[in-house]
Amino acid sequence: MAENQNLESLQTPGAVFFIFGATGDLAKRKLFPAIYSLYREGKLAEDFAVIGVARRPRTQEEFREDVYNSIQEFCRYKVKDNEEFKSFAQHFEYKSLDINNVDGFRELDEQTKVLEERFHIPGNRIFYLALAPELFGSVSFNLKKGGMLEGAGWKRLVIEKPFGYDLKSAEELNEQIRQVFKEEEIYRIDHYLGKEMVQNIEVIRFANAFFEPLWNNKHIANIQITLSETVGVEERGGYYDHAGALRDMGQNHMLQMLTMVAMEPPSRLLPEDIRDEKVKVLRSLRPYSNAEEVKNNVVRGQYVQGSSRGRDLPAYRDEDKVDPQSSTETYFMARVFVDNFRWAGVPFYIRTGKRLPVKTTEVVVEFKNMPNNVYLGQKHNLEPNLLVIRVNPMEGIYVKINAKKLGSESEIEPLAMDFCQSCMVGINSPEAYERLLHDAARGDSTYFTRWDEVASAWSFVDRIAEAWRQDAEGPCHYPAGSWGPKEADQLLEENGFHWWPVNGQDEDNVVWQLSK
Ligand SMILES: NC(=O)C1=CN([C@@H]2O[C@H](COP(=O)(O)OP(=O)(O)OC[C@H]3O[C@@H](n4cnc5c(N)ncnc54)[C@H](OP(=O)(O)O)[C@@H]3O)[C@@H](O)[C@H]2O)C=CC1
Ligand SMILES: O=C1O[C@H](COP(=O)(O)O)[C@@H](O)[C@H](O)[C@H]1O
Repeated sequence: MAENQNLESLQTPGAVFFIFGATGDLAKRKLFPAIYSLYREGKLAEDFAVIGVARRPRTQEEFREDVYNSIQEFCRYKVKDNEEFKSFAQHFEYKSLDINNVDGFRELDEQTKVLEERFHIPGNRIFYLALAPELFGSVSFNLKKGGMLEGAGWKRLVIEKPFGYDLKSAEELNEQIRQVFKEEEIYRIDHYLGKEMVQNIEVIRFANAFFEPLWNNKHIANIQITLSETVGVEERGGYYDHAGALRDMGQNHMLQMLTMVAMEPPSRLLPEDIRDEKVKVLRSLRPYSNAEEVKNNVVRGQYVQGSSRGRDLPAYRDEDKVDPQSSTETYFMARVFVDNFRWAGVPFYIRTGKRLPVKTTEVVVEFKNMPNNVYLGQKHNLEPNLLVIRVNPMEGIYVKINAKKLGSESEIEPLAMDFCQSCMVGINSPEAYERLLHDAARGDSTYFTRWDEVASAWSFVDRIAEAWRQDAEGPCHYPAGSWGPKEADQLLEENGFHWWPVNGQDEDNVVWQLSK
């Protein structure tokens, strides 16, 4: 716990950040901008250094220019003052190194010591692996062999997803890493956990007297979690065709969001207590016991040619680096049950897909209808109350209630009580990576996934993947730009429900217009 002493303090302790994969896409689009934002907000201690590591040659000047360009293109703060940027950039160095070359790590250690001395950094080191997972094991071993984990200060490993391809490969990967790092030194990124509104789910639930007492199967009819994307696979066809929506989004982001919605209140607001509650949810997921159950509760889809906003969109099979005969799913939807006291009988409908009509992440909590509402219910066919948590790109919460229509004697209409956070802070809301880097540097592992969470999520997902593997039918097809296979709607209809429109979907609906 000594490491976690300054969880509450805003500024990170002095440390060297190593970005392995410093010439890659993630570093450029997310990591350098996140470090700069922390710096601009005064959250980064003066005694910091960043060492970018990758194979291709780069002079220090070229590397600093890469960082500058990445900030100007992707950061929510732009460089306006060149002197200020110069003083920031002097903390950045580059090391050309092949992960498999242990001598390179010894040289890296020497370079690090010089920087630690120059900036008075007390030996704390964070190794961020923005690399293909196949390299995670080698990096860990070579960090140790190269002497980079010795000396004073803490050492932490931050790793990107995907964490394995299934439970077996994830276990192998974990074993390799654990030969070098202890569990509490490993920070497994799930960037959805760094999103403002995902973190807000806990607060909305546990800090409001009118939500928590209702947060159970007595009052909630169903919960819908949507992570829809308008993009296709872009340049990542090679990776995606191997992974698919179930592994790319389902195993991690979707199940993590479900745990945040469904977990019990932790006894203390400490990382381990929160993660204990989350893993209990994952263990309570009702497993699909055979292929038939998977078929009855899970839908997989793949987009075919379609259009959106007047633009023709190609079929998934025609995307770059995708097998023309591919049966990889680009859409995944499941009806999930959490078999515990609180949630018995409440369906959670979770869905994600590429090339859907809008980009949005939302949680919709549909409450049960008022019991015995003889007078109002019979006369008016009341709509259920909804609580909508908007995660991305709009951030905010929205409650739908029934109220008397203004000026009318007996008419009732649904009204929206809308808090639009992003309307207030606009684009200045901190990025997920910014928050997670800040947390990792302060030793706060709350919003990182612990190994038992990862393993439980894979156990659940593996059964689906296995059933699909044996199913010759393949995914249902849906036109790019549509809401996915109609089979997904049927799963809700079987229970007397329907998907509620997500933000941006139903422009004509009065309730949703109120929230614009
Ligand atoms: N990009 C994104 O938005 C997201 C990425 N991720 C994950 O993050 C990781 C990185 O992704 P991304 O940045 O897109 O990948 P890229 O392919 O863009 O970058 C990979 C990086 O790894 C370096 N590299 C590859 N092999 C070696 C080696 N043997 N030794 C040293 N460096 C090496 C490359 O540099 P060089 O060629 O110069 O050696 C490059 O800097 C992956 O695990 C990905 O799944 C997760 C979520 C989102
Ligand atoms: O991890 C991933 O997430 C992105 C979506 O992230 P978001 O923050 O833009 O919602 C997804 O496009 C990608 O396929 C996946 O690997």
